[in-house]
Parts: sequence; C-alpha cells; structure tokens
Amino acid sequence: MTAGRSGAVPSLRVTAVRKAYGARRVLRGVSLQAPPGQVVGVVGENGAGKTTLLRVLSGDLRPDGGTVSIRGTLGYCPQQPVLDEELTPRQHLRLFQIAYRLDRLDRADELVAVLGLTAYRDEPVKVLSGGTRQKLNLVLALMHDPDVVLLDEPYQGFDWETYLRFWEVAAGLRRAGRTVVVVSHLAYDTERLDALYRLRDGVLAPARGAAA
Ligand SMILES: Nc1ncnc2c1ncn2[C@@H]1O[C@H](COP(=O)(O)OP(=O)(O)OP(=O)(O)O)[C@@H](O)[C@H]1O
Repeated sequence: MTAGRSGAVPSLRVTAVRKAYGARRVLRGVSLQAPPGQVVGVVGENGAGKTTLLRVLSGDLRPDGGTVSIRGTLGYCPQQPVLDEELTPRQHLRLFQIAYRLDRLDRADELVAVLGLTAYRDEPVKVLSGGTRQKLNLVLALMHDPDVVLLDEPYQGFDWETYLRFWEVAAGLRRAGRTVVVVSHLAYDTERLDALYRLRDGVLAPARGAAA
C-alpha cells in the first residue's frame, strides 16, 4: 500500500485546507491527492474532523482556507442520509434520476440488486432499517457513476454479507478508474485500500495498521 503516489493526474487534489468552528480548529492544513483508480481510506477518532473534511471536499461546507479541486463528476454519500421518510426507494431513484439528468436507471438498478435493496423498493423509508436506509443512501451517491466518490462511514449498519458487497462495489469503481475516498472511524481490511491516511490534530498523515 502506498500513500497515494502515482504518475496519473489526480482526480482529487486538496491543498492546505483549514476549517474552524468558532475557536475549535478542526482542519489545520489538510492536503491529499488521489489519482483515478484509487480507493483511499481516511481514518480518525470520533470528533477528529472526518465528516467536516468530507463536507468541505463535497462543497457542502466552505473552508476557511486552502483549495479543493475535483476533476469530473462528484458523488457524495453523507453520514446522515438525506432521505424523505414518506417516499420509497423507487421514488427516490426517480427524483435523483431527474436531478442527475439520467436517461436510464441501469446503474441504479445494478446497485440496488448488488446491495440487496430489491425487496424494499416499494416500502416507504420510514419503515426501513438503518442498514437498508444506508444501502439507499449509497445507491443515490453512486447511481450517476461519478468520477470522484466521497463516502462517509459507508458501511455503517451493514450486515456482513452487505459489507462484503460494498467492497465488491468499491473494487468495481477502482477497475473503472474512479477515485473513491472512504471515511471511517475503524480501519480494518486495510488491504482493500490503495492508500490509508489518518486524520489527527487537524492534519492527514499516511497511516498503516488496524484500529483508528
Ligand atoms: N456544525 C458544527 N458546529 C460546531 N462544531 C462542529 C460542527 N460540526 C462538527 N463540529 C465539531 O467539530 C469536531 C469534528 O467533528 P466531525 O463530525 O467532523 O468529526 P468526525 O471525525 O466525523 O467524528 P465521528 O467519527 O464522531 O463522526 C467535533 O469536535 C465536533 O463537535
């Protein structure tokens, strides 16, 4: 495993990003580069600033300083799913199809099948379990086949089978030349990653090993 070294032009380039909430300086100069075809892990303790970092990378949150450059389209799977309780997964897919301006739902249907969401397609979100909601959250982030994918705790609530399916999806994204950033408070299965970084004291450093 390397810490993101590659000859390819980076799809994601983050330089000296800073973000504070009042006096709390959460990001103190975060830099990161990831080329196409890499699955990058970012680990850190609770409160280290992982969600803040992904929100900045996605454009959801404005940094106090530094730059973020993304080549191509973006997919963002936030930690808190933005789902409508009254709508079904099928209705969510339809809404996002319009938002993404997709002609077809082939990729969405494929992801629904791979992640085991098919049986729940016509149930309103309010009756779905946390893990099932997370499956939908992931499908909505990936259904337009984005070039750069930012995933915040993407397998939270997944059973073991779905967890393995998630990594199959991630491996497929790598083969397709996408850039994937997976944020988690735990770093097991690090062999599935091309690079692993730890967010600590507001900066990212190359990391190895198991627990965050
Ligand atoms: N909107 C906000 N306003 C003020 N403080 C915030 C806000 N969002 C996050 N924080 C604080 O910033 C720090 C980093 O939070 P963040 O959610 O980014 O961490 P995290 O690494 O994702 O944590 P976890 O693993 O628990 O999800 C925490 O101390 C948190 O309390």
